[in-house]
Amino acid sequence: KTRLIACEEAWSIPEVAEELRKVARGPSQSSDKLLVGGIYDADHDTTGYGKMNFLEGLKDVEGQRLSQMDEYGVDMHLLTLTAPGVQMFDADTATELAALANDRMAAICAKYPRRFAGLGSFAPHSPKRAAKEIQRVMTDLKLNGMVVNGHTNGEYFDDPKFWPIFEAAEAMNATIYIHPRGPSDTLKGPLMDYAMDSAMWAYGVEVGTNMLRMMAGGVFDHFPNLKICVGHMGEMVPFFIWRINFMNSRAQQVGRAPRTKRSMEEYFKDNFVFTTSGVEDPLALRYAIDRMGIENVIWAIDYPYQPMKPAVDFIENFQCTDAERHALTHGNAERVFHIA
Ligand SMILES: COc1cc(C(=O)O)cc(C(=O)O)c1
Ligand SMILES: [Mn+2]
Repeated sequence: KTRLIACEEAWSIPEVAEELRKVARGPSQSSDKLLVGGIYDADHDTTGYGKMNFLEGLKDVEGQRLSQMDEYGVDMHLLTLTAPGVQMFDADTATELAALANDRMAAICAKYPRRFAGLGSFAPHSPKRAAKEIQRVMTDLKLNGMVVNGHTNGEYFDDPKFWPIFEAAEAMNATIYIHPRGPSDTLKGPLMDYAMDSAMWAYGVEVGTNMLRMMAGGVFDHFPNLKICVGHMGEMVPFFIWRINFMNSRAQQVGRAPRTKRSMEEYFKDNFVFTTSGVEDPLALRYAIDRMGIENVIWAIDYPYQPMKPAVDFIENFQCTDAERHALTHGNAERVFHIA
């Protein structure tokens, strides 16, 4: 039996859940308020999220989660503080709660070193303190990388204000997982109907937009060794990479886009890896492997938002070589997230 390491596994703590409940009842106009209200303020739920009972699954580690992992043969969950993380809170509250969540996560990983690894959180709206937390997470807490959820207050990672974060992550050899959250105020417009505001569509648009801004904005010229992980089969980018590359190159030639040292395709191949979370489609996975390279593709469940068993069946039934299976199910994760 091959080792199964699932790499986008959501988790939360009561203090963050309580703070999100306050956001749900507060004045925020963020698109995330729908989901946050549904999950953390279920008695005012208009989304159905309350009925899906995600909050219990998020806070649980040693109960249902671990017993299902045992039942379905999942060796390890790489835990992430679930979206939108601490990014809807003011910078001070966000900095404090990220550190608290990181300490709690480290305790879980210390108690179950063969079953749980974890990605630390930080407050992007306090970049210098975020850089310090990245150092603490990677040296003192010995976690496996960092996670952040898309935009913060509508600002994207091509903005140099965030670059102390990338400097610290690159120096600490910490991969940053860019997880989705609802679209920023300027992006959300027509995305707010038909339940398109989150996992169905806007999440992919939100992360994809951030990724392209980073690549086209030259982030990886400044931080050539920075490694970014995204979920959901690469947030549509692998399927559009030819057109993205062609049109950005043309724009650079006519002076419409800034010149970059490498092409969009090279940045995506060299500086990104992506997981299969929430896309249990064998054709899409085969294309992604063949197009982007097997060393860049990592299996994930997206628990508790995706049920565990179908995600395990998906990867166990996927037609691939032994070498591909080794890479997909644990080899790539061990390399990218420093898992022993
Ligand atoms: C933070 O809340 C989430 C909700 C869902 C959903 O299935 O509705 C999916 C994800 C996800 O794809 O990570 C996250
Ligand atoms: Mn997820």
